[in-house]
Amino acid sequence: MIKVDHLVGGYSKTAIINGLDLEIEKGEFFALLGPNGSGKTTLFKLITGQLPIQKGEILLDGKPISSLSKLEKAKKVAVLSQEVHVSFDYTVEEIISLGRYPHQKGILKQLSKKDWQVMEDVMEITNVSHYRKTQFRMISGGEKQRVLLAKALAQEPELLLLDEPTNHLDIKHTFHMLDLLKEHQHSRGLTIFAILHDLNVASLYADQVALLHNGALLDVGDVNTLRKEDQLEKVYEVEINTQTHPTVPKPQLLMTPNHSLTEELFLFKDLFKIEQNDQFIHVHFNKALRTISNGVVGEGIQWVKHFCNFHVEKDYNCAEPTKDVKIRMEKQNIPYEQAVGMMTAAKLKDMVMIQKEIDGISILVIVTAGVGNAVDITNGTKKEQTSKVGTINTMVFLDANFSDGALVNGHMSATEAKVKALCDLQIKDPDSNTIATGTSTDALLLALTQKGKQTSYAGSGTVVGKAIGRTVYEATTQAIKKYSLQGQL
Ligand SMILES: Nc1ncnc2c1ncn2[C@@H]1O[C@H](COP(=O)(O)OP(=O)(O)OP(=O)(O)O)[C@@H](O)[C@H]1O
Repeated sequence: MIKVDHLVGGYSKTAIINGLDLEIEKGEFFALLGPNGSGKTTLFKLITGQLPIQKGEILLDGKPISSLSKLEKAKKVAVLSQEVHVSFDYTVEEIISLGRYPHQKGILKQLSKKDWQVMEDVMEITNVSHYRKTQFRMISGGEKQRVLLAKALAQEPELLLLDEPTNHLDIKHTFHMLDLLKEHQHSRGLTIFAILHDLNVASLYADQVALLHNGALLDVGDVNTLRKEDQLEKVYEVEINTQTHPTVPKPQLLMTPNHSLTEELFLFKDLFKIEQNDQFIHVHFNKALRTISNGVVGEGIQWVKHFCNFHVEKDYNCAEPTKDVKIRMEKQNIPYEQAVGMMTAAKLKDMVMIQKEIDGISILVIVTAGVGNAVDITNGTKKEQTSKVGTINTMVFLDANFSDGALVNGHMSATEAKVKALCDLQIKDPDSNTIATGTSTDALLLALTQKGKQTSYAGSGTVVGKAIGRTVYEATTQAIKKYSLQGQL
């Protein structure tokens, strides 16, 4: 649809864009990204014709854009730019009607039935109908933005050029506007070229992104281009981490502020308090720990301060465990949004806690064990059984700094140690009479202070992996023995 060929242009004799090549396919959502002053608006103005091309050319459907008449261009291209000059006396409806101008016929240029229909439609979808008779100057910045989008859509363009279209919009209207554009892209084959500042929004909506730096395109590609952290850090001069959106397969970027890079000094043993009674174990840290867990509350990778294990009766109905644990936390004034919560039918007085220093690493492990519901995971005959409570709950706290990969490694190391303990104690799956590998409802959390140098591995081949393995093995063994001593095995 658009081809930019060796484009040179800028202000007077200064070329801001210097020999830029770019191609945008029909029906594509193309996002132009780049830091302040990189030349995004300059490139935009060269495409819209607001700035003269010094060298090279811009082709629209194969024809030089500069050779098209104003009317020919207006039938194909609509522009939503930052600089809006609107006469103050126009109403919203009048502004939108200007979008129909390229389609009006005759000298009198009156609005036809079709023009009114299109205007009604765009007012409806941009949600501006209710202030159609209001003067444009009387509405808010975000509302103005929506009215200008309505005007652009009223033009029924093939190509929409947008300079920071979501600038004045709140989150709801940002997503509403971009969803609307996406819908037009899909249903009408609209081609979209948008300057966007928010990299995360660009990732969610664009098909192609281009990174402009000092007037040159550093990279063009699909949104996975945003996974190149080094490139983004170089361009934006901010520490950036790429994560994946939890439900959409797109990258999302997290920026690290400078102030959080200074490390606090503290001793691991002074960081936490433990409350234990028949009803719950509550480990309360005074700083949040980077935690991986499968707790019924706080699952996944989180930063949390509260780690809880609640006692439930053997005949506990497991229909709504998350809700139940949250209620229990609320009763104890534990903020569930900063907590991991587990539950067990095992007696909490039989909890085993081991705190040690192994090869310079401080580790705290807390285990509660009940193995009446032991399962050999390799036994294929047993039916699915996730609703019984007979559980080994393991909490591992470490004064170390793990990458996300090391968190997964550490989780594996702790699991391997638990399985070894079950094996050495000859705990069997009653169904198959083979060695059990766990129970059907085991929970495990691994929580890190993130102090010191980051480590990327915590498997059985590492010092820290072995520290996890040995301590979890010892604690699990003791906890199962306590459980067995009560004749509960
Ligand atoms: N009217 C102008 N006359 C001369 N130089 C200009 C003019 N407008 C912008 N520039 C210069 O052109 C360069 C690129 O500016 P441009 O506005 O294209 O950047 P941008 O990427 O859109 O930045 P921002 O994200 O801040 O909007 C800057 O160095 C700027 O100082």
